[in-house]
Amino acid sequence: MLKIEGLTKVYGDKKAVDNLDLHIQKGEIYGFIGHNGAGKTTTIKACCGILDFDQGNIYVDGINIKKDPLGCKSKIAYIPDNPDLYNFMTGIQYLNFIADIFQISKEIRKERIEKYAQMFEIQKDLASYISTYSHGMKQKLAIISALVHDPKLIIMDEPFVGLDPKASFQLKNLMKEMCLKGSSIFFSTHVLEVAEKLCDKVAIIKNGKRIVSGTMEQVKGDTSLEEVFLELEE
Ligand SMILES: Nc1ncnc2c1ncn2[C@@H]1O[C@H](COP(=O)(O)OP(=O)(O)OP(=O)(O)O)[C@@H](O)[C@H]1O
Repeated sequence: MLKIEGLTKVYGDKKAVDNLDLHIQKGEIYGFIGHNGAGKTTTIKACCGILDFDQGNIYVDGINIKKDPLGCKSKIAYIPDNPDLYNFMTGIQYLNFIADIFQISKEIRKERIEKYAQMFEIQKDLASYISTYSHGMKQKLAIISALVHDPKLIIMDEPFVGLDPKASFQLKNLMKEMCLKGSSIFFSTHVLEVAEKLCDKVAIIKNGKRIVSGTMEQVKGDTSLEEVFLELEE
């Protein structure tokens, strides 16, 4: 579903991502772990077609992101680490705007918006302007906007930051549900306990290079993901 081959991104004289290979299969929850500045956001933005890169190839469901960025974007939902949404819109206007872009029918969008707004307890806030939302409320709205078009691939940058415990719990369940239905999820996190419980596979990057990847069992063995991560960091 997502194939990253030899991805390299350079900022000035800094190699933020260095010859990175990753392969996320259909139905997998894939965790992306690394220290601050390791290159996670850079990789994620390149996969979503919002950041150009210097070398390598990225394929979404077999489509090359440089050759057909719109084709790739039609299959992706991206939830950034900082939900910078349109403050001049109300929540419901924003969701309808996203549903329009992805050409979701009125009936289907209504059903999905009601379901997820209820789940994340922001039904009443949808009539308010996004400028009045807290960080967590914006994060919830970004998640609902991602789910409204039933994407094949969800890419999330630190999705649990700012969510209250109930919303985190709902999101974890939704992630499992989406993957059971055949979608794939690629997400970065610093919350290693969550990654350990949730992910089928995990990759750890350090200074832009993949240092380990595989199934959660392969990577952590008999120890915890936290122990493996801290050992590799040293
Ligand atoms: N626009 C930019 N211009 C110059 N350097 C950048 C830019 N964006 C990122 N970098 C550098 O690239 C490297 C990777 O940054 P990136 O944001 O991908 O890391 P990250 O793993 O997402 O970090 P964090 O966990 O702190 O979010 C860092 O050294 C960062 O300083």
